[in-house]
Parts: sequence; structure tokens; C-alpha cells
Amino acid sequence: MPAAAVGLSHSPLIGKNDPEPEVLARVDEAVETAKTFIRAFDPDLVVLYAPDHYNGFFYKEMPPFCLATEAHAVGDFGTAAGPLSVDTAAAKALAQGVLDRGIDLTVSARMTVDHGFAQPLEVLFGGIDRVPVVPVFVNGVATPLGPVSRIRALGTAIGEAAAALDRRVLFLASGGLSHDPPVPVLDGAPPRVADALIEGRPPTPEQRAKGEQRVVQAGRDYAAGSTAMIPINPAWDNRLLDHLERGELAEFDSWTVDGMAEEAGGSAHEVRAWIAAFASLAATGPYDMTSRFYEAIPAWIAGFAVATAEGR
Ligand SMILES: O=C(O)/C=C/c1cccc(O)c1O
Ligand SMILES: [Fe+2]
Repeated sequence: MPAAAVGLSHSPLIGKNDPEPEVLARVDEAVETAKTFIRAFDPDLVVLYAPDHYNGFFYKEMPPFCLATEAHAVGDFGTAAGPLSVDTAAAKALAQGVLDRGIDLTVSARMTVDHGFAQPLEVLFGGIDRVPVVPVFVNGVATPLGPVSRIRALGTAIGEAAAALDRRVLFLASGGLSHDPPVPVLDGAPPRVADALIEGRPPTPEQRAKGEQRVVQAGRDYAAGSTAMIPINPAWDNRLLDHLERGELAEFDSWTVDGMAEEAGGSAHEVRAWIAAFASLAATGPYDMTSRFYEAIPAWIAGFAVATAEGR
């Protein structure tokens, strides 16, 4: 089966807190490389692995991962709102294939997603409804989190199930790499915040705007030298990219949840999306990483990477 993978960091601060023009130009060039790669590969199905930031998944029920047979975006941070063009038949086939392989997959027939899903679809395809997609939520924020080996197993099972579809499948990862944005944490949260994280009542437009402004301000403070967050860790990020490039995916099984957070920040767990996508590609056969870009971008609170890979 023709298969490829693209990893793309997301940040809701893109276009709001931009870094120096030279940095932006380098990012634009890397994104153009990824777009050219995708155009040449010409996928007819995109399996999109992405996290959520308490817009679709809450502690009332928080699965480690969940595949959607339908999905709509909330439109946070200026991203598009509305339905994603989910390929429901492919999603159901993949879900069955994953369950058949012994992975306890949660399935959503109406998933709510945020910028984690919407941004890569907009950046790479020009909209959230342009390409047949199977959205797969991978929890990268809400502790407790299970071992990374389970995410690799999920990615492998989806890759194997996708190989049976006889489609041109692009496995797309959204998230990471090292970063520590002010996403709320349930442990120790004041009762009002804890209730919101558990119940997930939709915010009013005013509440949403206030929450988003808090994150934008955090990015500005961080770029100006605030040390409140765990620093972006380029060495850690490049170690991750090295393992992905060399196909050393089993190396991630020894990465611990606490160790990842300490070295690379509370949202570094978003790299689970990357590990899942590359495990999916690896399950279809050997691959080559064809492009790789990395830059630490404090204004976006992101160890920011773009990478493309294709099956041999
Ligand atoms: O607060 C949020 O919803 C998200 C914040 C954020 C900031 C920077 C990079 C990311 O990946 C984020 O999710
Ligand atoms: Fe994120």
C-alpha cells in the first residue's frame, strides 16, 4: 500500500504572536516542502492523529485515544468551526481492524475537536473539509497517561488495518514537540476550574476569548524571557526526530511520562501523535524521512517541527 507520514507542530499562537520574519520564512519554507510532498504523494485518505485541549474531551470520560466516525471543530483561536470531511466508511473499517488486533479503541460517532485537528488541515490542505480524513484523538495533555508503548501499538494497529484498505494513506501527526503552555491541570485546580475540566460545559464567547487571551499573553511573556514555563528543549526534540528518522520507534517505549514532562514540559506528551503516525507508516513497511525541519519558537510556545516520510 502506498503510505506516507507528515508531522507538523501546531500552535494556536501562529498569526497572533509571530517570531522574527527570518524565523517565519524558514517555517513557511518547511511547510511548503510538506505541501509539495503531499501533492506529489496525492493521498486519498488522511489518518490525522492529534491531541485535544479540553474542548472535546473532559475528565468525565477521558480515553487515552479515540477514533472518530464523524467530527466537528469548535473553531478555537480563529481556526475554522464546523464538520470535518470524515470518511466514515474508512473510519469504521479502521476501528474494526484495530479492535480485531486487540487494542481497546474508543470510538466516537460525533467527536468534538479543536485547533489540534483544524490547524494542520487548514495549513496543509486549505480547510477542514478538503480531504477524506479519519481523526484519531491521542491524549497528550490530561494526566494520568499510560505508557508510550501503547501509543506505538495503536499506531501499528491502525497502520496494519489501513494496509487492508487499498488506499493511498497519509498518516498526519499534529502536536509537540517540547513545550509547556498554560493548559490547565486537574490536580490542585480550584473547584470552578476542576468542574470545567471534568464536565466540559461549552464556554461563552466571552469566556473563550478571555482564555485564549491568557494563552496569547503567556506566549508574549515567554518570548520576552519569562521563566515560568519549562524551557523548550531542542536536544530532546532532536533526539525524538532522530529516532523517528532512523525508524527506532521501540526506543520510545522506555520514555516515561514523568521524565518527558520534566525534560520537555507538560504538553510534550503531544509527541504521542508523532509516534503513532510513524508507527502506522512503519507498519506498512520500511520508510525514509524525506525532509526534516526544527526550530525552537518561544513566541509560539513550541519546539516546532515539520517532517515528511514515505514508504520505500
Ligand atoms: O491553551 C491551549 O488550548 C493550547 C495551547 C498551546 C500553546 C502552544 C502550543 C500548543 O501545542 C498548544 O496546545
Ligand atoms: Fe497543543
